[in-house]
Amino acid sequence: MALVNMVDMLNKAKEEHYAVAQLNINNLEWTQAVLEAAQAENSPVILGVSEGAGKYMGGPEVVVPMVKALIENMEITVPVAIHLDHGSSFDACKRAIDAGYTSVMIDKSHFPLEENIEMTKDVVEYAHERGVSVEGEIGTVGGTEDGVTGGIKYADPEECQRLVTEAGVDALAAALGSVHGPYQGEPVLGFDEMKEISELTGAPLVLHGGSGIPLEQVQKAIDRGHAKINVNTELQQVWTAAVREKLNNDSDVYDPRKVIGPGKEAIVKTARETLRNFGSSNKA
Ligand SMILES: O=C(O)C[C@@H](O)[C@H](O)C(=O)COP(=O)(O)O
Ligand SMILES: [Zn+2]
Repeated sequence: MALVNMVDMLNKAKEEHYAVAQLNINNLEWTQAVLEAAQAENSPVILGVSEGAGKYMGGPEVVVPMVKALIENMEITVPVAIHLDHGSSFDACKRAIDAGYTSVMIDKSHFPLEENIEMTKDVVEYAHERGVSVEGEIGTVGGTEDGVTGGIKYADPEECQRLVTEAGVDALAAALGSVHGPYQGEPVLGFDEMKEISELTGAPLVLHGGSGIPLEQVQKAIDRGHAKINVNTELQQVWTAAVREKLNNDSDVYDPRKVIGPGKEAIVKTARETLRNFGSSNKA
């Protein structure tokens, strides 16, 4: 199947009360693993690419043909979107869109609202003319994203409504207590605010910091309007644990394919569990 944007995926998910997983990719094998998991679960999937990960893979101009060729050679038939995660500028979004990403996030959440709306609107205009979907953000997700660390700031419902109506985003990341990276103790999420923001804006909500949230809380977040949940850390953790175990247990191994092979298998297993937990299996 050809690449798609997030609009139909997220609207269907919201209507049918499940979430599409954004699983972040870091290299070729990671991408193969995520695509294999989505196909095996017959689930739509969003390949999240941060600016840092995109640069690591050689730039958006490398990422897009790699994904397209894998979709063809692996005979992937489920809907797949390539999404720029936490795009920091119009230029970064434009470069991703021009290279063929089907979706972008413009993250100007740390700017005053008026500036966030203006800058997000510019990206929406450019993206929508090209059939690309856009995610915006209000509030601050705690922890570290692409190397930058900050504290939690809850999204204000009125600000969320203004970003959706005035900038015209297709999906809204409203920060409500989630954290990038591992949680210290149980997550404390603003479930009442989620419901309020979902009803006020009508937009599919996006939950950043999806790693380590207990299943019961994931389901409550989906019930309260989340149609997309981002997961990165959990996949990195299982990949690293599997590769470390391989190296610890096999001192003779030197073929890189054998060194990192168990990492790929671990991603497939965890990604499949994640898709099942989010309720998107058999929703392709
Ligand atoms: O860490 C990144 O570069 C991507 C994340 O910001 C992603 O958007 C996300 O929210 C995943 O959170 P995590 O599962 O806590 O890593
Ligand atoms: Zn994020």
